Formats: sequence, C-alpha cells, structure tokens
Amino acid sequence: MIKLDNLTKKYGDKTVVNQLSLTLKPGVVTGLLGPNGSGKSTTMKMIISLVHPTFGNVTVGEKKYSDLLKPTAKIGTLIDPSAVDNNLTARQHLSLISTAANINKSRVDKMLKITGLEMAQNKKIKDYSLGMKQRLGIATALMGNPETVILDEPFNGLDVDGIKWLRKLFNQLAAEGKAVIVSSHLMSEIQAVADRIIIIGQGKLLADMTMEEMNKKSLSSYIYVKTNNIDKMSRVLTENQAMVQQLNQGLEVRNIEAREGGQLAYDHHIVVYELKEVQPTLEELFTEITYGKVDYVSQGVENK
Ligand SMILES: Nc1ncnc2c1ncn2[C@@H]1O[C@H](COP(=O)(O)OP(=O)(O)OP(=O)(O)O)[C@@H](O)[C@H]1O
Repeated sequence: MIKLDNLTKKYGDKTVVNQLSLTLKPGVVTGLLGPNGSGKSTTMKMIISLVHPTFGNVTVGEKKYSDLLKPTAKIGTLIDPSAVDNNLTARQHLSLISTAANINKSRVDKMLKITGLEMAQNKKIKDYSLGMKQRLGIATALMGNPETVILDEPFNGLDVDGIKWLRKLFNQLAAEGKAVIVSSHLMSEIQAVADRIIIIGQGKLLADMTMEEMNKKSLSSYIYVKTNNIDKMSRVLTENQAMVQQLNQGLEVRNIEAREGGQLAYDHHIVVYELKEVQPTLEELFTEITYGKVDYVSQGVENK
C-alpha cells in the first residue's frame, strides 16, 4: 500500500504539489486527472524518489521507496517513454533492465509478448513509432511484476487497437490485485477504465472518489423525463423542490431521484413516455471540479 502524507513540492515560490494526502489501493485502477501543469507528473516522480518533496513523505508499505530492497517488485513506472537508449532494440533494452534489477530473464519474452512487441523486438528503438515506444515503456514498467503500476499518460500515441489492449491490461492487472495508477488527458479513456478518480488542480487534491460517487455528486447528473403534459409535470416537480428545465420535448430535472419523479407522475395521473437518469461525462465532471483551478487556459483562435 502506498501512502502520500502531506506531500508538497515547491519550485522557488511556486507550490506545484500542495499537501497531498491519499492512499493508493491494491486491486483498483485509479485515474489521476488534472489540467496541464497541475502536478500529476511531479507527484508520480515523488512516489519513486525521482523528485524530493519539500515537505511530507511517501511510504511504500511502511518504507521509503529509496529504502526498498527490490523496488522493481514494488512499483513499476512509465514516466517518460523517450528516456531510453534509441540505439538498442526492445529485447536489448529489456534484457539490460533484467540484469540491472536482477529480474529473471524469462520476463523479457513474457513482456515482449504481453505488449505485442514480439515481431519488433529486434528493431532499434529509434525506428519505433510513439505507440510502440509506449508499449515498450509499459513492458519496462511491468518487468519486475510490481505490486503497483504507475503510468503517466500511457494512452499517448496508441491507436484504437492499442487503447483497447491497454484497457484490458489494466483490468487484468487490477484483477491480479495490483494497484494501477494512470494519468491521462483522455478523459473518455479514464472513464472507461478507472474505478476511482483523483483530481488535482494547482497541486491540490480536488476530488478523490469512486466513479459511482462522482456520478452521484455531480451537478451534471439529472433525470430526463418526457410526458403527455409537460406543463403539469414541470409544476408538480417544482412544487416538490426539484429544479426543472425544458429540454427538447422533455424536462431536465435535478435535485430529485428518478424513482420519486416517476411516483409523482403516477400520483398526478401524468403519462410518462420516457424517464431516464443521465450521467455526466467525465469531461463535464472534470470541468465542473477544476473550474477556476486551471493554470493554462486557451484563449481561442486569433481573429484575422
Ligand atoms: N524541475 C522543475 N523546475 C521548475 N518547475 C517545474 C519543474 N518540474 C515541473 N515544474 C512545474 O511544476 C508544475 C507541475 O508540473 P507537472 O509536470 O507535475 O504537471 P502535470 O500535471 O504533469 O502537467 P501535464 O499534464 O502538462 O503533463 C508546472 O507548472 C511545471 O512547470
């Protein structure tokens, strides 16, 4: 179990990670989301002692990462897929890792197979596409069969097949009891794969909850209802403290549960054609939660 306790990093006057406390749980895929520059990579680097915290600490099963006897069996990371010797082949690169970290050589073949790099194993890494480099980075992270896997933007450069493969891999790793931590800008991907979401903005923890909790909490969740009498339904709902807005031929209703809405319609003899719960996309949630906590905002397209 990895624990972040009051983890803080300052560069000069700027606090880029600010009193972050959380526990990374085994058997769970955790999505780490945050706008550009919010401190995701810095947090990941502090977990594996690549960056030293200004305050606070990280413990990996009660120990500091730097004190672990076999760190590759505890945490495998993909932080920067380009940080490899491009003149090596994938096989040579993984073999070097196995020697340096005292990992059984059989893992090289296994990782080449798992990541779909078998056919390209003897090609120099400099001739790899971005997606292939990502696969190699993931192979490297998994070499030591670690209890925790931390991957910074692993979907970058992957094609549709690669994305599907990665989703499946994450589910498998979590089913094996590993903690999987994945940062991404591709919110649809996180939504498809994560059980738990952590959102950070300007280095601070903004949200830490399961996908289910997040869906329930959001203002973007509502029920959509279509009836034979839109005016009467709207009035009845409003009288019962619901917030109602007309949307197309139906009503967008907040502050009330679907079951309650259905019961009210029945009690007032209103015929319901459609009644459904609408969950927000993670993109909507993200925008809602990080509102005002974004360092870099697009200014739109310049007028000519
Ligand atoms: N070595 C460094 N020296 C000074 N500032 C740094 C250093 N490393 C990171 N920063 C700053 O810390 C902040 C957080 O950076 P970080 O890379 O952790 O963010 P991120 O959430 O991973 O961003 P992105 O999504 O763009 O990759 C940024 O403002 C960045 O410029």
